[in-house]
Amino acid sequence: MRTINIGLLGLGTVGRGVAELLRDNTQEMTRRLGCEIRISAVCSRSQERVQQLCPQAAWETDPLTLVQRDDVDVVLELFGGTTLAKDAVLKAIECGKHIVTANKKLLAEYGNDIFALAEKNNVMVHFEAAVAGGIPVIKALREGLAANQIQSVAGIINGTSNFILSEMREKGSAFKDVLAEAQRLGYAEADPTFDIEGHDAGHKITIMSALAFGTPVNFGACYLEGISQLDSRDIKYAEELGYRVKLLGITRKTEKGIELRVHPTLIPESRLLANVNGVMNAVRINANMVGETLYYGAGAGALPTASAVVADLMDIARLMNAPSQNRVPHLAFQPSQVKAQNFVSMDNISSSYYLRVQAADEAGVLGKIATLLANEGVSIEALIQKAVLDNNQAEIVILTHHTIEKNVKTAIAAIEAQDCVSAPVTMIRMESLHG
Ligand SMILES: NC(=O)C1=CN([C@@H]2O[C@H](COP(=O)(O)OP(=O)(O)OC[C@H]3O[C@@H](n4cnc5c(N)ncnc54)[C@H](OP(=O)(O)O)[C@@H]3O)[C@@H](O)[C@H]2O)C=CC1
Ligand SMILES: N[C@@H](CCO)C(=O)O
Repeated sequence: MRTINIGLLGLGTVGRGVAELLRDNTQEMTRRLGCEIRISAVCSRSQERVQQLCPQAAWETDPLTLVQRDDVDVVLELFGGTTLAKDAVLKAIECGKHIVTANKKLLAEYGNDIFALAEKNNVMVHFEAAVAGGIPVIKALREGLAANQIQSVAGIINGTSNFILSEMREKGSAFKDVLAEAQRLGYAEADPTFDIEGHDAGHKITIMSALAFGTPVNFGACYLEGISQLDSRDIKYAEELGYRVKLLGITRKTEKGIELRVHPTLIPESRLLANVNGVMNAVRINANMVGETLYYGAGAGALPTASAVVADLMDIARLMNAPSQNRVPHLAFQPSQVKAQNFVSMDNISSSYYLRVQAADEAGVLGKIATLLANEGVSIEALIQKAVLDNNQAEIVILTHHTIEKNVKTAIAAIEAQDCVSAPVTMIRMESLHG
């Protein structure tokens, strides 16, 4: 039976998951594949870990040596980061080795160079695990929905942030305690700032945007806002109004161009995405023929991620000897058809908004705020006055109808300039998830 030899870079959370999966599922996989996948060499700082998890594999300390080994057909990059990982991936491609990676940062920032080099060297780069952990959403975008024009993709695509938001809402836990638990469980990035400040979700939605709309990967065009500044009062008020706050990655094709953004978002509690909790991820894709489809599953963790990684290895094993024109293009569209398109600036996106204003609890204040919003054409859908704070202060929570973001920002600046307003206005975008 044919054997596909894997060179594994990194034996951390995901690397360990892959080793365990291959140990436990080899028989079933071989029945599906008709050939065997085996790890022939591992680059890790710990020889002991290699001996324990991959006893049959050779131990390498230099990734660039590993990728050049004759007994490595496919390089599995699970280092993370963009320094050594990038050098090793580019070197491997130059050596004609196929690549599987879970590294969304690497692809969001250097994907165009990596895919171009891969085309030139006739090798495949697979990256299912880079987006939404164990959910096969890359396969859905590249293959399952290939007959459609994609209109929008919106998803909960950072397990760590969703875990934090869920635990804060359900158990009232403190942000930093839940983050520590996410790190202990192996969900968080090596630098968890990437999770909580929206970068990781930005990397993932950038990759999906390119696949959906046939553009080069353009992380620089992605607006990023994480959950670290979220106030638990807003989570509570949103809930009272029938909404949940989720960190969403959104990309949408509009007449003005492509929207590409990550930010906390109010979602009506009746929508499926609003009920995705813990480390679970979900991606909603709207496409012109099939309509709405939703993909749900574990977004992080050793074994769910290993499931996606090994499925990629199996795909490569099947296609290794296929002529390159029979392979699915890296960015879903033929390389010559990948075209840059205009991205919409945040000032020009259209959304509805949650606003919280802290102001003096006096006659006429509500009217003044409503007038300042109306001056910018911002129409109010709902308005409630919340608990009176100390010093004769009140909190006014406003939901707006759809409007252009720059109008809301201008109105907010005018509101904050009023003497009766005593703190910066909180603004959270809302999504009905209908289009
Ligand atoms: N964790 C998850 O749930 C998911 C992670 N990913 C992605 O998968 C990749 C790996 O993540 P994860 O497994 O969590 O990360 P870890 O930090 O747990 O693992 C990375 C491993 O790479 C090793 N490594 C890094 N540099 C070197 C080097 N120079 N030589 C030898 N070994 C090295 C580290 O070794 P050492 O232990 O000695 O530092 C570590 O064991 C990342 O790109 C991440 O974004 C994707 C989806 C889910
Ligand atoms: N840190 C990432 C891992 C999965 O990509 C997350 O929490 O979603």
